[in-house]
Amino acid sequence: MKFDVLTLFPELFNIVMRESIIGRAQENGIIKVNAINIRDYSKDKHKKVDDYPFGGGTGMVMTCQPVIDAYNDITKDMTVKPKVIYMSPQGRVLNQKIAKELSTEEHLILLCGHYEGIDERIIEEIVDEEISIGDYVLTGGELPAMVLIDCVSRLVQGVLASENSYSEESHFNGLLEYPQYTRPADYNGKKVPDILLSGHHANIEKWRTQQSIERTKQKRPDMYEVYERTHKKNL
Ligand SMILES: Nc1nonc1C(=O)NCC1CCCCC1
Repeated sequence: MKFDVLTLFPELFNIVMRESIIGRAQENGIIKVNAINIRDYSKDKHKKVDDYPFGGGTGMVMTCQPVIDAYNDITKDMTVKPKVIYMSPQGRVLNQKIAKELSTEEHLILLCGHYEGIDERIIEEIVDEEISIGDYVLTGGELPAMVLIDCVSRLVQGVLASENSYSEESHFNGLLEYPQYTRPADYNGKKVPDILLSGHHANIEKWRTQQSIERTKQKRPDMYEVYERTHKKNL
């Protein structure tokens, strides 16, 4: 899976996305993150990429030309144009279901805004979808783009050690994850639940499911309500 990221800060991606699981997935050729510097496409003699907003107001707006030219350049030889996602507080809020949907795409282009935003005509011209990582405003779209790349990439086959790594975890099955423990079995007098030391896998699985249901009910009643509706016969 390939991500082309249109950004004013490509170095952020070159540093963060070469570490840990995503970095290893890039080395293995499963994922490719290609950060493109929008400023390289500016035709302004001072390489400007922003200008004052028409109608007044504080802050600056990213101009059309560099972004559209960057998009046209990276897609010029593509017969099928990849989906373009603009990271924006106005988009639908990213969740595990959307991440799963996006993980089936071969190629995505992510557009990172900055300053007060981007010229609306960029959205009209090249953006297929706006996605938000939450209802708050950041200084730029780079961190949201990295969040999306991370949560989507880990669902791509071969990125995680085993598919079970995510198929049982929080949000994937509509529930929060059960509590996790590792050695030592007794830490400062806090003991690991005996069931987890029993070696009885069927009972362990039952305990874990019950723990997930209970903590979802307690911590995320909104999620629990959906789960209860779809599983009411088993509860
Ligand atoms: N929240 C978010 N989810 O996705 N992106 C977000 C964001 O806050 N982005 C920064 C702003 C900065 C000004 C231009 C438009 C994007």
